[in-house]
Amino acid sequence: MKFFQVKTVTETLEIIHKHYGPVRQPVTLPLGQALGMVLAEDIRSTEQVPHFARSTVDGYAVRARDTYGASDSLPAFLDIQGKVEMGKPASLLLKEGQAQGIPTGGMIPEGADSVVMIEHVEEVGELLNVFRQVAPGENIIRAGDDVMAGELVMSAGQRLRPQDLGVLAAIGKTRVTVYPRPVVAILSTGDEIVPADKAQLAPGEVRDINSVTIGAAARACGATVIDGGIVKDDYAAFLARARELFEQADLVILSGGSSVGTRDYTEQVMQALGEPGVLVHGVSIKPGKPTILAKAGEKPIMGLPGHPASALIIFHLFTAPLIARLEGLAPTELDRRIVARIGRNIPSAVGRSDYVRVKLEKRGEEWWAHPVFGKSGLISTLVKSDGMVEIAAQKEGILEGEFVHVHLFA
Ligand SMILES: Nc1nc2c(c(=O)[nH]1)N[C@H]1C(S)=C(S)[C@@H](COP(=O)(O)OP(=O)(O)OC[C@H]3O[C@@H](n4cnc5c(N)ncnc54)[C@H](O)[C@@H]3O)O[C@H]1N2
Ligand code: MOO
Repeated sequence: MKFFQVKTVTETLEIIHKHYGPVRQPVTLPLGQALGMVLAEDIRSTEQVPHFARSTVDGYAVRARDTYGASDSLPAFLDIQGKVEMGKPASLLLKEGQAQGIPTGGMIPEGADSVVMIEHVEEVGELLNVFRQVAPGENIIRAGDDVMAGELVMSAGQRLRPQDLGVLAAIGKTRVTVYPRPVVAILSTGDEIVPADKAQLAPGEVRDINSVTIGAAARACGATVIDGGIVKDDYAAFLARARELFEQADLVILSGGSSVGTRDYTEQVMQALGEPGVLVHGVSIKPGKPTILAKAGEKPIMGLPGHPASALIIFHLFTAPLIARLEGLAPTELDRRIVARIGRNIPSAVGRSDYVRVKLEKRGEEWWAHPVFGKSGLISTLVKSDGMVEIAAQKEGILEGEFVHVHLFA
């Protein structure tokens, strides 16, 4: 059965990084609308930040040399030459033996190379007694200390965080070119699946969990979501609905029917949407083996296993990085991980990556990860979990107390 030509987790992630990328043209937006989006341009500063040397304290701008040896018992004596005003250029040329009052953020007058704090001086009329020596550069931010003129501030493929917007504001770059947020459509399949709002279930019916969990997870990744509803296990109806969604969305996710049963049409539908078709069918992983990845033109299509916990685990492992690629994120380390110690022995089969749901507990300075066992058809196992731990394919299991990486759920 071709289903068993499975890929490893690493191979699957490599395929995601290599074969998928943004499918829509970048747009230019004001900074205020760009948080969380991914840059489509490299940004170089044309200016230096700050563009003038400024004081980091309230005090007196001085020449460091004039303060050398100053102490409580033997102060240095300097002539006070007025005060620098905030937001105004410092017009004075500070000469040997002089000091000028300066507020935090004030411009350092020419000739000065340091600032002595107000706590370390005493004003006596026009005379300043300095009780501490300062070193050149002390209590000063020099022009260009934050950003140099010509510096590459950010690169295409980086996601914009609040601090990134801040540096762009500082260099006067108030509009940025970013990739639009992807549109993700979700279609649930299965004769037994009914909308979640159906009050009375007939025997054999199952409320649709996956369009809710996967829709929410995609939204949490920043995508706009189209709820494609439910289709029956009927090839023609399934293909027609998948085509409609394919036209509207940047990524179509099909839930269920990904295994190898006679009514499992998902792979056929994905193949029929266009070339090059299916890239991966089956990953050596538990849960989630019947995962399918395809591409029609440049657009991705993904088949998630029907079991709700499997679907969501596969979403975190593969769909979230795929959405990140659609958003333009550079293929680097994409997931959020913390280190923890495992709470008990867990066996595992060699040759298959196992993903164990875990609940985290803080013991002193350490995180401990306690396995949450249960079949992948049980959504409640994920409700009780904070994340998942990978048992690498080459391992026979993990021993209590062993250090592991926990992939946190968003
Ligand atoms: N002979 C084999 N059978 C199965 C294998 C296998 O390797 N050989 N793999 C099993 C694994 S692992 C999984 S996971 C499932 C995946 O199957 P499908 O993707 O084809 O999913 P379905 O058969 O359509 O559904 C499985 C299960 O999940 C329920 N389901 C489906 N969609 C939803 C939804 N939207 N909301 C809630 N629940 C849903 C469905 O009712 C079934 O109970 O295949 C195994 N079989
Ligand atoms: O993927 Mo199945 O996901 O092991 O239940």
